[in-house]
Amino acid sequence: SALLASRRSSDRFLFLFAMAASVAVENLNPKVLKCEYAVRGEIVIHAQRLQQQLQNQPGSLPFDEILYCNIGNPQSLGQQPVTFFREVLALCDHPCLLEKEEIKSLFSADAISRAKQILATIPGRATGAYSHSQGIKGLRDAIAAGIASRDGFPANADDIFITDGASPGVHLMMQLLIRNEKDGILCPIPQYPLYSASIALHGGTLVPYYLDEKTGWGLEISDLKKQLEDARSKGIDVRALVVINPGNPTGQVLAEDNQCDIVKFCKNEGLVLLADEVYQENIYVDNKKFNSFKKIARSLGYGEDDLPLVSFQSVSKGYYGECGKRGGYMEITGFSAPVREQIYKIASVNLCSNITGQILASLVMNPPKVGDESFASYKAEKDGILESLARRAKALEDAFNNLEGITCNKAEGAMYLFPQIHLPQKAIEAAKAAKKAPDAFYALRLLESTGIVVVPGSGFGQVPGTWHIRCTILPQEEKIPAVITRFKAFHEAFMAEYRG
Ligand SMILES: Cc1ncc(COP(=O)(O)O)c(CN[C@@H]2CONC2=O)c1O
Repeated sequence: SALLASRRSSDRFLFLFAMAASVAVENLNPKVLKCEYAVRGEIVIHAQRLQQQLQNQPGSLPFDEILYCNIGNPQSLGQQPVTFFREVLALCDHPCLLEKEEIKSLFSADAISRAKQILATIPGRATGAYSHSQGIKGLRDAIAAGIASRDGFPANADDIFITDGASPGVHLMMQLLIRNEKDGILCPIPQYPLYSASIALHGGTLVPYYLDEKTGWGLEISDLKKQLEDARSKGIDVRALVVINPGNPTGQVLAEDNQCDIVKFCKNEGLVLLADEVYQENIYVDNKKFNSFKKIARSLGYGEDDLPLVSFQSVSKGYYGECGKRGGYMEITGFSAPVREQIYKIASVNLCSNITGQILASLVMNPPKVGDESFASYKAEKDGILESLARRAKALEDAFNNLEGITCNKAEGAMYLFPQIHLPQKAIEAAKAAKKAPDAFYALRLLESTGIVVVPGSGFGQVPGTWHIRCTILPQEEKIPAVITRFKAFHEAFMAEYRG
C-alpha cells in the first residue's frame, strides 16, 4: 500500500507538472506579452517591495515613507470625496434610510430629493440589479442633459454608454475598430499608455504623432498629416485619431483653433475622433478653458453625418477623484445604426457597468446648482480642491525648473508634470550598463534615495534621445515642500555623481 501511495503521489506530481507546463509565458497570447502599462510597472512594483521592507524593518531605508507620485489616484493621497455625491450614493444604496424621520438631520434636503429622483429611474429601485447595457436610462438622460448644458448643443441619452471608468470604453472602441495589424490608430506621443496597451492587446498598430515640447506640447496638423500619409504609404489603414485634452502626461490644454483644425482633419481624412476628456474639470490656467470636441464639431456645423466622434469622460479625475468607484461614459455620435448595434452588442456581453459608477457619472455631470441647499458646501469643496491642485502644480513646476538639467512645461491642466531630465552622458552609459532606459534608471535611483515614485517618460513615449519623468501633483499640499526638498537633494547628488 505504501508503494501504491508513492506511485500515486509521483503520478500526481507528474500530472501536475505536465499541467503546469501546459500554461507557460511561452504559450500565452502574444498580444498580452506585447502589452505594456508603465503607470503600474517595474518602478511601482519595486516601490511596493520597499514599502513592505519599511513595514518589516522600520529605519532600514533612507526615508520613512513611500510617496506614490506615479498614478492619478487623488483619494489614495488624502483627497476627500465630495459630500453631496457620497450622500446621494449612500441613500441610493440603502433606500430604507429615506423612510426614517432622523434622515433629515443627517443628509441635506437636496441629496435626499436627488436620491429619490434617481431611485425612481431604477427599475424596482434596485441598485443591486443588472441595468440596461448602456446604463440606466434615467441616468443617461441626466448625463445627456449635463453634456447639453456644458456645450450648448443637444445630447441624446441613446448616444451614451455608461462604463466602469473610461478605460473599458477605450478598449471597446479599439476592439470595434481594429481588425488586424494593418489597422492603425493615430496616438499622441507622449501618450497615456492605456492607448498603446489597448492597441497592442487588440493586435493593431499605433501610429504616433509627436506633441511639440518646445511649444508647450502643441499638436501640429502638419505632423498629423505627415504621420498619416507615412502610415498609409506602408499599407496601414488608419482608422482613428486619439486626442487627450487636457493631456496626460503632458498637461497641456488645446487651444480652440487647434481643436477646430483637428476636427476638420478627421472629417477630411475619414478618421474616427476618439476624444479623451477625462480631465475636463482640471484646468489651472486662466488663459485656457475646456471645450469638448463635441462642442467644437457642432460649432463648425458638423452633424451626425459628418464626423464619427467618441467622447470619453470619467469620475476618476476632476475634483471628484472617485477612481475606485469605476464610473464614466462614452458618448458616441456620427455612427450608422448598424455600427451602433455592434457597439451595443459588445457592451451587452458585459451585461452592464456597476450601478454606483453609473449614479456617480450622472452626478458629476449634474452637480448641485445655485439655490440648492448643498450648493455652497459643494462649491467650497470643489473650488478648494481645484485651487489646491493649481498651487501644487505651480510649486512643482517651479521646483523642477529651478534645478540644473531639468526643464518643465507648465501643467495647464490634468494632474501631472512631465519634466525633461537632461541626463549627462555618463548617466546614460550607467543606465545602459544596468540594462535600463536612462529615465527608468533615474526613476529607480530617485525611488531608492527618496521613496518618491514617478513613472519614466519611456513609459509614455517621447522624442528619441529625450528623457522625462511623469510626476503627479497629488501629494497633499502640506507634503509638497518635503517632496521638493527630497527631490532637489537627490537630483543634485545624482547630477554631481554623473557630471561629465
Ligand atoms: C487620459 C486618461 N484616460 C483614461 C483614463 C482611465 O481612467 P478610468 O478608467 O479610471 O476612468 C486615465 C486614467 N489615468 C491614469 C490612472 O492614474 N494615472 C493615470 O495616468 C487617463 O489618464
